[in-house]
Amino acid sequence: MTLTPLVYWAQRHEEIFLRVELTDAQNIDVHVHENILHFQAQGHGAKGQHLYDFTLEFLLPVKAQASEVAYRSTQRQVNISVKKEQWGWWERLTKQERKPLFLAPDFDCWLDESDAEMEIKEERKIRRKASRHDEEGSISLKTGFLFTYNLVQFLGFSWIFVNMTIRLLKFGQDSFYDTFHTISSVMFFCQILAVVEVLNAAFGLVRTSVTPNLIQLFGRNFVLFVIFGCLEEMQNKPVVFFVFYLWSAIEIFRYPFYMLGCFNTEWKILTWLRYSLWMPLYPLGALAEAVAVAQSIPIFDKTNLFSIPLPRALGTSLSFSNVLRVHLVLMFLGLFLNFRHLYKQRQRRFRATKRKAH
Ligand SMILES: CCCCCCCCCCCCC[C@@H](O)CC(=O)SCCNC(=O)CCNC(=O)[C@H](O)C(C)(C)COP(=O)(O)OP(=O)(O)OC[C@H]1O[C@@H](n2cnc3c(N)ncnc32)[C@H](O)[C@@H]1OP(=O)(O)O
Repeated sequence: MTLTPLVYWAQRHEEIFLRVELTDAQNIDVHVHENILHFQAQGHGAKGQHLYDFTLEFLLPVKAQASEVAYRSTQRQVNISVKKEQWGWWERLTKQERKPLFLAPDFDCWLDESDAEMEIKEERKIRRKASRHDEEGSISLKTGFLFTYNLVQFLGFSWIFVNMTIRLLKFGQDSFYDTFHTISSVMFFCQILAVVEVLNAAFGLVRTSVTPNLIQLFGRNFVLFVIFGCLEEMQNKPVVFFVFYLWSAIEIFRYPFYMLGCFNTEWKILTWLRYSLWMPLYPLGALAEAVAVAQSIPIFDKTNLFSIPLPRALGTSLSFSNVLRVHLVLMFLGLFLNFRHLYKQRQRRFRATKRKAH
């Protein structure tokens, strides 16, 4: 003979909880079939040690898969949870209107509908707070990273600019000839670090596109590493001074502008300088770079550095100066693309400032 255990129940919007009063329950079988829950277990209940069982036909559909019907046996009871098919509040547990005698509300776990809603709201609030916390964490990490990057670049380019200015005031034109030897190590450092700018754009850390940053990085580093870095004959030329001075002249304004931007702050004069100085400096810088490339062509021809050996039928070798001629053409294309990009950035920036002012 099987007996029926005492069963206590409670609900939430998405699930039903049942607590079966059986101590040391064993051989537990719980499953749902056609919306009816079947329970059977050996255990110690109100009528002593026996086989106990019960069935419950739910008021509304529940999820019947084993993964949706969970139970856990403790020394004192068996706890069952069943997922509702649809989110909502049931007016009672069973299909039959009359409550079975063995069933009672579980007041330890009981919530009425409004309490449950409050509980959900609280949970959502906690979850929102946690995700805001995570977001804030990643924002502050990003801000810290960008600020540090911009600070390092600002310090590097400021050192270059101030150093070159002092040397210019002190030695006049003579300072043109040893710019490379006094400045290049810091310039190498800053320009290698500038790879980060392309990565920032590629990973969406800043609101800009990759192409202008890539053009800028490639254009400068080609001149710095290939033309100046590889040809000793180029290192004493005054053009190095002009290239380095023009590059650093914009960066000492651009990086502090970004540093303030990291904290949503701006100084109007700095914003204006960042978005205006490029208009004379960019073409002048591109011109200085083009002069450096042009000056290096005869040197590459003479030294055959980086020339590519060809099969005898085609000639002796392909001089690197041909690559430089192509680069000169690309420079004008790059200059045009970046000039247009900077012009658009300027328009966008000043349009936004005007809108803020109204
Ligand atoms: C691919 C192969 C192509 C081959 C090409 C061959 C060669 C081409 C050569 C072309 C000639 C080059 C000449 C040049 O080298 C000469 C000189 O540089 S002379 C000196 C004058 N130069 C300049 O003025 C240019 C300076 N450089 C720049 O402005 C940038 O490098 C540039 C990519 C050109 C533009 O920058 P960006 O697209 O980032 O524009 P914004 O500054 O307006 O920034 C947009 C938003 O992103 C935020 N941002 C950007 N960077 C940072 C950062 N590091 N930290 C924090 N925030 C950042 C910025 O605040 C903006 O946000 P918001 O709109 O919210 O304000």
